[in-house]
Amino acid sequence: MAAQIDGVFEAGLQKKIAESKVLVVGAGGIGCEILKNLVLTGFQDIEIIDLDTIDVSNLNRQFLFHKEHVGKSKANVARESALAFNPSAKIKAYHDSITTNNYGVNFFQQFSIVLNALDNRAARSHVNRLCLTAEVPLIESGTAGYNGQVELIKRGLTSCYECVPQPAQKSFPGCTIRNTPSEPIHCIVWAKHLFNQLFGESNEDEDVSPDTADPEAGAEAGNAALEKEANEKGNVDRVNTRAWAKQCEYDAEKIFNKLFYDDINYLLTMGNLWKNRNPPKPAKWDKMQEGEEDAIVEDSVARDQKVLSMGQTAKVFAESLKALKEAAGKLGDDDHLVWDKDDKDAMDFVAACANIRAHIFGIPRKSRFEIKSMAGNIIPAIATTNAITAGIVVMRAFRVLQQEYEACKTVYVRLRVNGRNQFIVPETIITPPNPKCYVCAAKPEVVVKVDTKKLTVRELRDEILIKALNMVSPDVTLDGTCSIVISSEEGETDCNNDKTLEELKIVDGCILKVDDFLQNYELSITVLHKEPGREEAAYEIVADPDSLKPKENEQGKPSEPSVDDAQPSTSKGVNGSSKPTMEVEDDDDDMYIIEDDDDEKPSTSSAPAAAAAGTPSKSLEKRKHAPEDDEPANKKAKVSSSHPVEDDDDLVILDD
Ligand SMILES: Nc1ncnc2c1ncn2[C@@H]1O[C@H](COP(=O)(O)OP(=O)(O)OP(=O)(O)O)[C@@H](O)[C@H]1O
Ligand SMILES: [Zn+2]
Repeated sequence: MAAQIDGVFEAGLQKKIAESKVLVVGAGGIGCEILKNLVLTGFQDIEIIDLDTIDVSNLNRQFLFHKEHVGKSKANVARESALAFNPSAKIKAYHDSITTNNYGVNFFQQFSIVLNALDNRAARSHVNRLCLTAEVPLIESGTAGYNGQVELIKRGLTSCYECVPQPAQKSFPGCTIRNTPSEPIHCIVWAKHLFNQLFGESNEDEDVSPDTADPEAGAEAGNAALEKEANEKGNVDRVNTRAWAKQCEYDAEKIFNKLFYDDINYLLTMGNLWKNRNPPKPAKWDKMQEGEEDAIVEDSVARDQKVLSMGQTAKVFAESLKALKEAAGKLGDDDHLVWDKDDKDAMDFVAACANIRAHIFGIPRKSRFEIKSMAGNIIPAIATTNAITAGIVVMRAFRVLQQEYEACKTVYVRLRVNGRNQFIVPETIITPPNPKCYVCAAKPEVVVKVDTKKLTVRELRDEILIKALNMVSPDVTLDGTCSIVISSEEGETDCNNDKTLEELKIVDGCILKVDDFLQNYELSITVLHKEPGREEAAYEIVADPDSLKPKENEQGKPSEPSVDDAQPSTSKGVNGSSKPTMEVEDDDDDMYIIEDDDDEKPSTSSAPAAAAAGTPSKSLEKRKHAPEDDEPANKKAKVSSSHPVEDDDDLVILDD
């Protein structure tokens, strides 16, 4: 092994590598590469954890896995395969989630360094919080297609994974999804919700029926029929969708006509909605069959790429509905299906329903392949990017072991070389911690703007604390009282779940104290009452409460940082000068790195502005939909960086 051959590494490093203990979190695309690099460079004491089993689709890039391993634990197989490279290494594998209470601060404290190779924000945040508390350096990495990113997170020295609040993820207001879709993605989201209503975990926020509480529908929505049928949340109850579907034995014609004819006619009665929009055209099952000669294209690859005719789509709808009914029928009464883009029937169902709805609303229909990408937030994984990124991770680990933290600047792997001929681009400075960070600041706090009359305690826990703020098991008390709003002890506060915040006297200005014992994380939340408009998300999280305070003395302050006092490249003003807000809909998407489009710009290293243009702008956060490379620059969420890149080399040398 490299580290055992004298002269490959300097003596000090060679010893440190051999004596260190490393944790790798995730044994997927990057994790496999990291593990191989670790054993080949002589790391002797390694632990690796992954909750998943090997899927056929992993084999093209997760080279520690082979066909015969499909269905087996990723962590265990990665361990076995890596040991073949270096049988003398000690590798311990855990087939488990890092977010369980088996892996607390004590567990993390055993390691010299932790290397993240994850694919979701919740787990990344969790490891971030534990490494901060355990004071263990963390190397965070991620790739999205040809882009990659590696950064060191070290308490007190660098920004943490959450120092820059996640950019607003694309979330869609319920009334757009339920009443007035205008883009294919609205129909796809609706179809995924429909899958859950019929077969998955039911969630009242995913109602697919017309929303009669839509503020834009105004009084007109209150016509006699609607008033009778809408419950206080504005949902048209009729019978619970799943109960009704079961009653009619998932009859394709009945379900089709209810969703695509009756409900659409219902929407048409809300005349206000259609004053400035093209009204939808209800579709009837029997009309779908008429004049339809094309058979389903049998070859699944060709079928995937094609936009099917409406007749074909209706057939796919009926077939997938039948298959899902059978699959659900095999489960126990309390069990449910889980939507999975790789499940043929689930994907067929969502693609068919999305396209039927798109057709009704005059929205372009999409191929199954396109819908799968959008529904599964898929950015293709590129083995080479993973390999390069994992190489950088381990080179950074060397630096950390030698405590050369200044050399651990964040690094970006890019699709094309920039004006400086760099395709691996380091930042010029270590990004310092954000003193207002809602995780690593001395006293973490956020403001949550929400309709306290509507938001329930369950929604506070599931949507805001768990989904948006990435907690695992929060306890919540109302400050200044002894009242426990949410307890992490099972069942202890269930009686609060369906109460609104207001009912529990949590109103404008109240402060909630949140404690996630598992993460050793305490957060203070100031609640501000606000009634969101039609196009607004149900809640808004303001990560820098100071940004809400009136600015008394703006005069004399520089409005823009000059290049000299430049802030690190962030989307949210680390100095608190901007207003970081977050809206989160879906957390299970890949990391996405926002690039500036400097490739097209000429680079003149003498001009500071041009130098800045050569800097990769970053967002470590993940996005629901990555912009295409050829998407106009102004459509990309752009984040600009204002400190210049190192310009002393053409091809970047990471470690000198
Ligand atoms: N909480 C967690 N605990 C442990 N491992 C996790 C956790 N969350 C995600 N992972 C693992 O992180 C790895 C990320 O790897 P990668 O991004 O290559 O994903 P993948 O599932 O292997 O591939 P793809 O998502 O592209 O199909 C996965 O193997 C996943 O199981
Ligand atoms: Zn932080």
